[in-house]
Amino acid sequence: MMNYERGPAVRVRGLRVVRGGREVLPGLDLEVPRGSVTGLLGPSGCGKSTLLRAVVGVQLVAGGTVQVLGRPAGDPDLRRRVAYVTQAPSVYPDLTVGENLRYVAALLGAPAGDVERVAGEVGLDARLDDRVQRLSGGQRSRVSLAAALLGAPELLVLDEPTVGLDPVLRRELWSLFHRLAGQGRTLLVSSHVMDEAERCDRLLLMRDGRLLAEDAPGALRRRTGTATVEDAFLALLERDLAGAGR
Ligand SMILES: Nc1ncnc2c1ncn2[C@@H]1O[C@H](COP(=O)(O)OP(=O)(O)OP(=O)(O)O)[C@@H](O)[C@H]1O
Repeated sequence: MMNYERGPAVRVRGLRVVRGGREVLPGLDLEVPRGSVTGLLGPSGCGKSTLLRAVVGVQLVAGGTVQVLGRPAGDPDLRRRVAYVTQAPSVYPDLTVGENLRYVAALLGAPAGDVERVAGEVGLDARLDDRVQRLSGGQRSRVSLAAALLGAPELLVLDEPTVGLDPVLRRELWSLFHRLAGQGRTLLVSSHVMDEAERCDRLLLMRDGRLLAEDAPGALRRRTGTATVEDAFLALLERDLAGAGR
């Protein structure tokens, strides 16, 4: 197992994905370092979810390679090491929060006590006996996130995990992401929200299936002479459009 520990958590080379007859990712290269929070940002439809799906091994790819924790994406060895939370809450509405989490824990062979731990981490410890159908949208998405934390995966792939959450909860979740990264775990988090980008260790900025930048927020701001990541992103978009002669 030793050699699995070296290198980035995710290495993408020449990734090509075609969806609905359209080249959604024409040839992407990127890396996600271990033990960090990497934000994936870009306009709606630019290919963020498609990239995340390729990382967890559920996307049909037309070319290139995706290595995850030293293994090919989707490798059975990664089943317990990688967790994925999609935009749609993936929990049973007619079960309680506790029943949902115990069910996933049993599937993963997660240790006893893990259910209470993850419920506490997402601030749902008081709701363990509530049926999911009685929860708000934000609470439901936190149940999905709690399920992803079961068994302590090394890589968490989160597709817009803070949609529908109020600012206090969003801040709490970002603190949780950084605590997890501090434990050596890797988080790859997509977002639409630019103030969340400021909280990432590193950013992948995408446009039309291509990477515009791969850098720390501070470095991006300095490089573009802007005060916020949002302005940096807009500056990079303008340069890209000018460069493309459009
Ligand atoms: N099931 C599908 N079949 C065909 N094309 C698809 C399918 N899902 C997505 N696409 C197309 O692939 C492109 C990238 O979609 P993707 O969902 O990866 O974007 P995104 O950046 O995650 O968008 P958003 O931020 O709105 O979730 C879009 O042009 C979309 O229309």
